Amino acid sequence: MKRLSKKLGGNVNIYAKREDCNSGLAFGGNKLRKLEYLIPQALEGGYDTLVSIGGIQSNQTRQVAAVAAHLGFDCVLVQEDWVDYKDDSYDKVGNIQLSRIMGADVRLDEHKFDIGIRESWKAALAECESKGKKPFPIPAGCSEHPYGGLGFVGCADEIINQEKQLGIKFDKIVVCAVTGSSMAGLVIGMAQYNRHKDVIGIDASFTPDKTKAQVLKIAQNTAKLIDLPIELTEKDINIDTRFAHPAYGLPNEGTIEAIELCGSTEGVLTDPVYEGKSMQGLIHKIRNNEFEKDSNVLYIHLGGAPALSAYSSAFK
Ligand SMILES: Cc1ncc(COP(=O)(O)O)c(CNC2(C(=O)O)CC2)c1O
Repeated sequence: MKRLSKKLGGNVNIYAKREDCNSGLAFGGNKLRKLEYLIPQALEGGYDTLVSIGGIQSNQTRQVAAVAAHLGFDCVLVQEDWVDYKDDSYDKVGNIQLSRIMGADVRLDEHKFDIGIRESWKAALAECESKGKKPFPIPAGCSEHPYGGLGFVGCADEIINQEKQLGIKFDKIVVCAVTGSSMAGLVIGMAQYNRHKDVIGIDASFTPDKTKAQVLKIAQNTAKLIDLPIELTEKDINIDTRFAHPAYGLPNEGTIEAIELCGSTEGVLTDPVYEGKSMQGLIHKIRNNEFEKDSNVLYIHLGGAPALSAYSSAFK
């Protein structure tokens, strides 16, 4: 990201890994990398309906809807009231509009934000079963699924290969964290090369203790799945909590500035819920000399731009 790097003083070389461009399915995103490890179970197990959950502008549910449409599953999506944002069209545009277009059965629910297992989601699963369907359970962000971290172990392996191709080494890796399996997978993936401490999470949940605990739990489980003999503790999970305010899903001034700065210097779009906050963290850390001079910092872009249209009033 040469122009953004220069705009920020030229002391840090910013690179981007583009999970937002990782698939032709409905604008891509980090969940598709995770679903690659979950969906084989649904196919082999004769399931007929994918059931997932998120907020009204969830990228998770949009990506599950896309996979369901592409593979011929039915799809039930529980969209809870996670964000108190009052754009009139908030529940009509962006991700939820796309999920409806792709044929998902989208159900609005009044429960508020939480990254854990939700009663509303369990009720949707039970209802599918009561109708004789065989629903495949996909929790928020895929993160509480035992295989939720595996996709980003693969992402770490790709990064190592790309370093070799580029002839460089990334000193730090910056990634957004909410339900935690993206960061957890990267931590374990990089731990294979004894580089897990290079991963810096930027919290966008505004419930950082829950997110940090969930990242650690997923990382420990994922290490076991890949037979990596490593004992991680909380201190191995480096999450910066300075940018998630005022709440999950609500941008702050720095978020909007980051989205516009990245957009206007690189033509790369980030969103007010997730990547705008991780980009805000990256920019803040560079401006405050929190990275070594001349270091190479890899920004993991996990997607999210489709939600921008739901936040039109957040921009001038
Ligand atoms: C664009 C984008 N960037 C980062 C994240 C955070 O990833 P993790 O949940 O793996 O920590 C999300 C998640 N989104 C959730 C959703 O419902 O969309 C799971 C919360 C994301 O969509």
